[in-house]
Amino acid sequence: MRRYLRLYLVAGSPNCLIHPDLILQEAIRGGVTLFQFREKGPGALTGMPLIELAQRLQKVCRSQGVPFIVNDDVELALTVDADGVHVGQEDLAAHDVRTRIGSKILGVSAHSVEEARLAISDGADYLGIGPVYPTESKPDARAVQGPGLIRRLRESGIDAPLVGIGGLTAANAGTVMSAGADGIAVISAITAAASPQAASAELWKAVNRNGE
Ligand SMILES: Cc1ncc(COP(=O)(O)OP(=O)(O)O)c(N)n1
Ligand SMILES: Cc1ncsc1CCOP(=O)(O)O
Ligand SMILES: [Mg+2]
Repeated sequence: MRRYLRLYLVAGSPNCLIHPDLILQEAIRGGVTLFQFREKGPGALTGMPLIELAQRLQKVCRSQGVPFIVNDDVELALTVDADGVHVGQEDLAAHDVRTRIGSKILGVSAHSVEEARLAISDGADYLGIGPVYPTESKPDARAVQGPGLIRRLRESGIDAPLVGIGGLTAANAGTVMSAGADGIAVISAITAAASPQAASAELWKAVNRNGE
């Protein structure tokens, strides 16, 4: 699981100025190791268009050996046979999601040591920790944590695979990795880039800078 978390793209059609399929293809070419389909925000698809986009993006992931994770929507994940689901503290309880998805990948957002410990006991395969820095991609984001929470989780003995998220770029990715994360999750650093492939390659270098 850790190796998949190294460079984690999170996106849906509202984040994409061009076809999400093209952005995803370019991002994987640049080094993205995990993808989360997060169809949220103005103009988000529903119904058959949502399922069809999910299946198109899943096909791109499968052709490159990149796991395909669905955000929040367990029914959609089961309908398209996704590789996993990511849920937050305001979504379906992690324990119930684990029951529904069996051995698929389960990611859970955590904002404290207590939330992290509970998520792990509920069966989380990895934790999403953030927002690390200010972000414009999630209007309802919790308070900005800085890399300190990641460091505190590691100092508390939590060894679970974890990824930082929120306002991450090639310039600040190193702060998250040196705090003990296994990788970074990004939306706009890739989706808003003129070249998603070049942006992903820059991020890939940044998360591997210490030769980890
Ligand atoms: C990898 C990763 N980490 C955190 C989140 C945030 O999830 P959540 O708190 O449920 O918020 P929404 O993304 O649903 O708005 C994530 N999606 N991915
Ligand atoms: C989904 C999510 N969860 C915490 S911050 C965030 C948004 C991350 O987007 P960006 O990488 O553009 O800051
Ligand atoms: Mg959620």
